[in-house]
Amino acid sequence: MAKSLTFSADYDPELDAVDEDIVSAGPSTGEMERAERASLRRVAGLSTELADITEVEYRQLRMELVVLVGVWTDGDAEQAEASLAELGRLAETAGSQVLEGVIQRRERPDPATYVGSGKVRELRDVVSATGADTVICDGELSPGQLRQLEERLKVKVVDRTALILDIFAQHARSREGKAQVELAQLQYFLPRLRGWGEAMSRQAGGRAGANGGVGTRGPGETKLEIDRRSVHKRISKLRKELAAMRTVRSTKRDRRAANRVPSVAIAGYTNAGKSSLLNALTEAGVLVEDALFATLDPTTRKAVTPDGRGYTLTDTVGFVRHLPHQLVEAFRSTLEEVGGADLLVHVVDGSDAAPQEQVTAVREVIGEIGEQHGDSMPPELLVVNKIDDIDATRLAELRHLLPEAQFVSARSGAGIAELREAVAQYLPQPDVLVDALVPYTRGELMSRVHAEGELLEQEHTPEGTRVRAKVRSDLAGVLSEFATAG
Ligand SMILES: Nc1nc2c(ncn2[C@@H]2O[C@H](COP(=O)(O)OP(=O)(O)OP(=O)(O)O)[C@@H](O)[C@H]2O)c(=O)[nH]1
Ligand SMILES: [Mg+2]
Repeated sequence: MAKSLTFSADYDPELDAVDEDIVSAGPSTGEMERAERASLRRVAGLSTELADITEVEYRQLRMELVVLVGVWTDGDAEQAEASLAELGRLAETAGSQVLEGVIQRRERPDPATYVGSGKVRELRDVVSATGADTVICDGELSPGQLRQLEERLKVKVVDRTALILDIFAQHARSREGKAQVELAQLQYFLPRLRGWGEAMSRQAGGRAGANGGVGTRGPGETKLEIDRRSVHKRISKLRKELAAMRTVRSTKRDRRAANRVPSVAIAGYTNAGKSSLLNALTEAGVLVEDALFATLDPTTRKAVTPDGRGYTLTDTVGFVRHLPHQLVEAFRSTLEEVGGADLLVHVVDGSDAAPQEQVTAVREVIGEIGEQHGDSMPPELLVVNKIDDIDATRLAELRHLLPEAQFVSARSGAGIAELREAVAQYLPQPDVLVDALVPYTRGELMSRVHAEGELLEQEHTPEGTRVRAKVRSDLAGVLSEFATAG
């Protein structure tokens, strides 16, 4: 204050700048107040929870009438149609009703409007004819493309990334899962953040924008900065929380590793039957649904090999072509389950038209995690599921295409016994022969021998349990204290 008084008589560029700001921000005090009230209300909502922003932009996808549009740049028409069909399934999973799907053949998406400008007009006709309220594009669009398309089509435009984020938001159950999805949504949302004034003028069909001018734009932009800052703050808070949760998760995994309970991770394309397979192998009762991304939180269950050794089996989130990179990043800790496992069971839907493409898409994501993960990834056991749903010719074809795979049906149980054997082959074998007299006070050691080792002989004596078994070296070390001569 003292400073501004002292210098007020002289020229001060800083003060000049302040003056100019005030002038340009408020042509009329009434306008200012109204905009300020609006912006204040919104900030209040923001400070408690960002739900209002994410709700506006993402969560309203549900129960909408949508038209799908894809730009087909390479590959054949069949692949382009399959990709659009998958987009349709994703849209339905998100709760939308698909009215129509259109594809344009183009060298590359139009930088301004995704589809070519001629097509935008056609698309506009399709939208009015069907009465759709949303258009979903089969790709990730730039903020500019989304805005331009929206302006021309006069309906909401959503891209594949936002759609997948929306599904994840609807399905995440655990605290960690929810935090990961929110982080991914905010990262996606940040560069697409628009001013409140602009959003209002959009809603008013351009009328407010036309006469709003400087008065609405100024405060709108201030609001935009506040929004940005809040989003940044929320992002760093989520990052911290997730880092803490990740530590807990890795501690748990370390504990499992210390106990040397072998672990198997089930990964694969969404809807391939991962949860069904987990159920078939363990009778776990995990949610199975004919919907994409039914499982978002990893579920771990105990399983046993045919020769009685225990291991853990973890169901993971499904993969999809063009998994938004924000999600690959955000779901790293979940996907790390895969990196830490002794074996990766990679499930493929054998009834899919092109299972090899699913295999490639999944391996791409796994490769990405592997790079980040640093150390070596576990071996992969490929499993083709749903063989009850294909005919003998197709089965023979697939056996030829994927000779390394196990062929099963989680539904009918075909091939499950063989799969159990195959999994057991990959798990560390108990190979140290021990003879020990375990006191009755150390019952937990006997439980471990039963669970992890291969029991050869057991006899209850007054001093304790005499046991002869094959175990892995870590347990043999613990048992050496009670070793008997032979
Ligand atoms: N015909 C047939 N259908 C199967 C088989 N296994 C699973 N399904 C069906 O496939 C659909 C998806 O099964 P899930 O086990 O939920 O698949 P998932 O891979 O866990 O899916 P997400 O968690 O959504 O990624 C369900 O409708 C199952 O009933 C099978 O062996 N044969
Ligand atoms: Mg599942």
